Amino acid sequence: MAGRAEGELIAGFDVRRAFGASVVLSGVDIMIRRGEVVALLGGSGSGKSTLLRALAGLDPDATGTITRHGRSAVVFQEHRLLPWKRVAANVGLGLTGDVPRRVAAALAEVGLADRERAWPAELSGGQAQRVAFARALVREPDLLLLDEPFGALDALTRLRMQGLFGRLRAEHGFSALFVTHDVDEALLLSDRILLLDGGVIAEDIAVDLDHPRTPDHSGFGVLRRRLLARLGVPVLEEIAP
Ligand SMILES: Nc1ncnc2c1ncn2[C@@H]1O[C@H](COP(=O)(O)OP(=O)(O)OP(=O)(O)O)[C@@H](O)[C@H]1O
Repeated sequence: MAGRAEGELIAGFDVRRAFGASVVLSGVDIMIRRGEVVALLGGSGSGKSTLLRALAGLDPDATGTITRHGRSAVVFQEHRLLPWKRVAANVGLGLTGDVPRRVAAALAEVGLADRERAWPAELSGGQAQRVAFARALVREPDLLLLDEPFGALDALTRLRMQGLFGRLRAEHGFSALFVTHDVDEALLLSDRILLLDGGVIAEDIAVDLDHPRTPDHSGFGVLRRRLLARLGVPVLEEIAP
């Protein structure tokens, strides 16, 4: 398969999944190298969430092989915080060692140092998702698995969270596989875009654009048009009167 040849392999997946007679993933082969951020893009129902659940080890009925080196952590579209625990307790759940210090450091990193004692219900959607990121980061994962992590947020909060993701990535150097159906988000954040279609990885595209990226970045539009065409979405210039 295509992709970066160099770098330590952090995860390798070869996954199949069917629901009854309906085959959703028919042998999806993915390799992720240390420090690499990979976006998994695909139309609605193409199997993105099914694949991520399988990779996270949350789907006992998925078949195939999964090889992971080091720790992984998952961030979902919904924050999945326990409503009966305060923010700090949610972040520190199951941790050992110097838990208060680690929790405080993780919350500071996502800009919520002052909300340790808040209840999840007292947070905005964006803040709750920041806590979900802190809960993942505090485990110092080698691989972050993200299922549309910004999908439930309003457009402005989403932009801020994308910026935060870029900063955290630069600081921590984690590898990540994130599911999105937003072509621009995939182009802004990833090193490589995998396009899931028909139960297989139909495209594996390197995003060789400098950071920080913006949609008017040279090369961005070319890749954007290619991906939208591949997803069967007409680009705006083509549908404008
Ligand atoms: N538990 C299940 N039982 C039966 N079919 C399922 C189940 N989970 C998912 N599917 C089917 O598998 C296919 C892929 O679903 P999945 O949620 O992975 O798609 P997706 O690409 O994440 O879609 P979206 O972008 O809309 O969230 C869909 O046809 C869906 O109906």
